[in-house]
Amino acid sequence: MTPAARLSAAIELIETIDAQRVPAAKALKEWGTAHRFAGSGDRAAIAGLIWDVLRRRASSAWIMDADTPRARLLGMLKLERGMDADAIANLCHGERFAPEPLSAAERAALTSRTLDEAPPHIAGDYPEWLDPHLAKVFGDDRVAEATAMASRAPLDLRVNTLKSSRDKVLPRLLHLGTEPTPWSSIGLRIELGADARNPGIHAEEDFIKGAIEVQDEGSQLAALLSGAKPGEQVIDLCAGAGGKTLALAAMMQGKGRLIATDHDKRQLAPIYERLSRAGIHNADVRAPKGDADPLADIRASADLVLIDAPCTGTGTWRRNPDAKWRMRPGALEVRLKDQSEVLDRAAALVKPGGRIAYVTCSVLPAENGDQIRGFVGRHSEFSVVPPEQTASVLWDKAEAFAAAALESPEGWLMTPRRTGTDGFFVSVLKKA
Ligand SMILES: C[S@@+](CC[C@H](N)C(=O)[O-])C[C@H]1O[C@@H](n2cnc3c(N)ncnc32)[C@H](O)[C@@H]1O
Repeated sequence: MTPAARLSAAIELIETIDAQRVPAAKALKEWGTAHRFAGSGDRAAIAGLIWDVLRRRASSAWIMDADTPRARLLGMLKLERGMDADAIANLCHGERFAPEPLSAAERAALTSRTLDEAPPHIAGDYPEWLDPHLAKVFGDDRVAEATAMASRAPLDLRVNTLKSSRDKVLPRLLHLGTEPTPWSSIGLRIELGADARNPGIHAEEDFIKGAIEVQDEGSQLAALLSGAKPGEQVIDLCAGAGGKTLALAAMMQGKGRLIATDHDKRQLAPIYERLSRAGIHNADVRAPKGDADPLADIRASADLVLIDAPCTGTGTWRRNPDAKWRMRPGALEVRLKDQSEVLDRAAALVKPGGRIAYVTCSVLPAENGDQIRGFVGRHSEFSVVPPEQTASVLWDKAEAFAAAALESPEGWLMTPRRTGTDGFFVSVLKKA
């Protein structure tokens, strides 16, 4: 397919997504099945266009002064891809599957309209109801923060130190354009272009042998900031597919006891194979069975309980721009209730002198600092460990990290704009 024909296909797909209200990923899959002539390069490029339109959905419509699939695509080409009206007109020539030529109004909009007068939720591309939440955490920076949260994310890897080291793995992955991540000493990063195909990391020998895992650097840092140590008893209370469990196990160097559980046993399904591939032998996965508490035998004995809390995932919008527009206030309310329940549950598992590391991949204060203040109000035996103390685990990067991340009395907030990671909040609490 020509680049122009890909644009036409993208417009058609956005019409389908709008009309049928289906998730973009599903629409893309169905389009691929129905258009077998399209090669993998075409499919990747069209998917890139769809995701970029979703990233800049509100601002693209604003800049074009029209909210149609075609307008959003044209606006995105200007805002996200940096193309000017002439470059866009060269693709929209109306011949052989190309989109129709630009109208005078479209050319005028592409040439002269800006986001200067747009309200923050339009310029920053987020649902309007979230504006007070983002204003509370970012103030006047919310458009810049949200714009970074709308940008494309790299693919980050964590080197499994139980099996290898970054120095050994990096040269073997140079063909993918791999570089070290800025903060995590065990992180690797692959920048992905707009038309990028999946780099096929799962087929790399290092992945197959368990030397690397896919994990955003923010998630790696969240695990590191928990301060898990060899020999400790550590509980990963919301282990899900095990991303944090694997990182904790490597920090513990195979020594001590690591218990992974989740209230939904289906979420735990991938963890068994991941633990085995990573060569982890000190982890005990406890899937819930009926109403029985899988941690019934544990009373105030854990050195560390990590809560990778169920949250709205606003910090991961750059990886899933579709989810951002589907988010509703009711979903936030449900998450807030889950978070305070899981925090209360953790309180009883920690031994005196032990700690809770509370992590979300959200930037909303209601899920972060507000939750921590509520928890400390209910459990006076817990106090927040000063964030600068927790950052000391980053050694020579601690000072720069402290300057980059957003610090509050309750913990650290990482954001795409500040730390180049997904948005992550981390608070460490110590029990008296
Ligand atoms: C952010 S995800 C976990 C991701 C995982 N830790 C990782 O790094 O791959 C949150 C998890 O919390 C679980 N969860 C939700 N409510 C819970 C509760 N009350 N107790 C324990 N787990 C809960 C969900 O099933 C989900 O798997």
